[in-house]
Amino acid sequence: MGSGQWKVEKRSSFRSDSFSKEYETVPETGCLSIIVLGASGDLAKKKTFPALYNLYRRGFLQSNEVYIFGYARTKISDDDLRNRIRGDILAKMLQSTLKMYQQIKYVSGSYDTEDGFRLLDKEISEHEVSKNSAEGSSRRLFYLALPPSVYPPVCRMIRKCCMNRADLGGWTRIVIEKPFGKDLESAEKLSAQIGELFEEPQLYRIDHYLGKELVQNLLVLRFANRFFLPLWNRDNIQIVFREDFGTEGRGGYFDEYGIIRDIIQNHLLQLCLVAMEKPVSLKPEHIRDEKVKVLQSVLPIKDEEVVLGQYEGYRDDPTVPDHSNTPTFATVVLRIHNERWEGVPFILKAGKALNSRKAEIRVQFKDVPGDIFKCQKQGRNEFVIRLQPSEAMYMKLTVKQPGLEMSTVQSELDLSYKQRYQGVAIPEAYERLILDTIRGDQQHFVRRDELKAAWEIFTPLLHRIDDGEMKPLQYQPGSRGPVEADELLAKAGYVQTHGYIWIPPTL
Ligand SMILES: NC(=O)C1=CN([C@@H]2O[C@H](COP(=O)(O)OP(=O)(O)OC[C@H]3O[C@@H](n4cnc5c(N)ncnc54)[C@H](OP(=O)(O)O)[C@@H]3O)[C@@H](O)[C@H]2O)C=CC1
Ligand SMILES: O=C1O[C@H](COP(=O)(O)O)[C@@H](O)[C@H](O)[C@H]1O
Repeated sequence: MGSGQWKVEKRSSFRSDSFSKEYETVPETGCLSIIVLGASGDLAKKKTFPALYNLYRRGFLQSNEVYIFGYARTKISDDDLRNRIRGDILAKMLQSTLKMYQQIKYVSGSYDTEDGFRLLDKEISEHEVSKNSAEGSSRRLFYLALPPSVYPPVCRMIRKCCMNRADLGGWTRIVIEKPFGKDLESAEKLSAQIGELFEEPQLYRIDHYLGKELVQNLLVLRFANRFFLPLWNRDNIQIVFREDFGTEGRGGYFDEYGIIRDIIQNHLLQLCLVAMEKPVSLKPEHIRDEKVKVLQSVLPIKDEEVVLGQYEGYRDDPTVPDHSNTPTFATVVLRIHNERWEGVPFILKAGKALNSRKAEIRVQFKDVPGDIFKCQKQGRNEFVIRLQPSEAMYMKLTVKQPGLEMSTVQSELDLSYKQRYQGVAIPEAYERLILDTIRGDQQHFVRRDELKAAWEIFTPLLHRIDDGEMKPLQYQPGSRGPVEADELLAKAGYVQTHGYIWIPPTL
């Protein structure tokens, strides 16, 4: 591929410093086609179309510029697709959204032959012509809401039949959903196949955790606040994902992947934003360089620092094999071999069918040396960043119990978003990430070398599980997971706080 061909992509990297003035002011105009491949599927219905709807409603997609195309094999009409989307999106449709529905077109075709993609290209071109868009100035965003097995043929077809000429400021971008492979080898193979067709600036590997409000806040929090700087190198860090429901009809998919591939290798590892060094600037490449560096510093995982679980009843799902060895729960301790993090355990924990739904980052500090208040029993200082539910950041600390006595109590400095930012609607992760794609900002997307580094960490462990060398322990649905996981946490130095009850702030 000639390097001069992607003029526009180069311009976007200049713009993609998210906080720069240029970014704010360079307009992205011109006809925009958003093509959702796999439009008949679950993700498209649950996430992609609602995100597009919200962007439209908030004015980020202009009716005079945007047209939305659905593509899949299922034979349905434009109206069928509109009704499917409408069913899920809001019964309370506003006048403005009706307009959006007129701008949705469905094309049916297969994923590996040219006919359907030629037809799709014809429809997109007709729309571009109707908008008087000069050839080469239009923008085409292909969103692959599809099983990864069809990414290579679909990318080949797009490359062959649906590319936009980029010589007048237009572009073609591809959004790919996880899972990006099943291990290092398959991920590298997939990357190579797609990499032959598209250059890295055209590829947006989406990990929706990177679109969550508090994940986006991590860099600001860490590098714009002086008082965190000296503290950010201890004492143990837990990154936790819990769901209070099981695989719910996705057992077939899940059993092929398991909790490490489904959640830990991607979503939780993205939170390496917590561990990376300060980037040179906010340019996406500078940030992604630092993420790669920290991932490459992770030492091989030791079997004794892993606890796997499978909830009782998981195998009752008819799509799950009777003797499945797939973990639905895992606690894994990562060790980062660099100056900042030597000796600090990073505990990644994820599980389905647990006692609550929560995702958070928890930094725990060791006991105060020479404590004159004898207050360790009340719990250690902790700084918690809660991604969901109810976004919040809070610091658990020891204070004097109000009153005449000199006694101590554990309390918190609390920044609960609902209370502090009343009336502010926090956008859905997918909305933000689709908008970033349109703007050409790759900061919150996974770069190819980052993906490789992530798979390098987990592949040996995954192969041992796949080969049956490591077995998940059974746990009760609705519990905390296997008790052995709590024992591992304790061994890693985490001290659980007992008796502390967080009281949600009221107005
Ligand atoms: N669903 C979710 O909550 C999430 C999904 N993802 C990822 O997003 C992508 C899409 O997920 P999801 O929508 O759930 O997937 P679906 O299983 O619903 O598949 C999407 C569409 O792809 C087509 N399809 C399904 N199976 C095959 C196949 N074997 N070969 C060719 N085409 C097929 C079907 O369309 P048709 O038959 O009409 O062509 C289907 O409607 C996946 O990569 C998934 O891992 C990521 C995060 C969450
Ligand atoms: O990617 C996935 O994420 C969801 C959890 O997403 P969240 O935004 O609701 O936290 C998880 O349920 C699913 O198994 C996984 O594939």
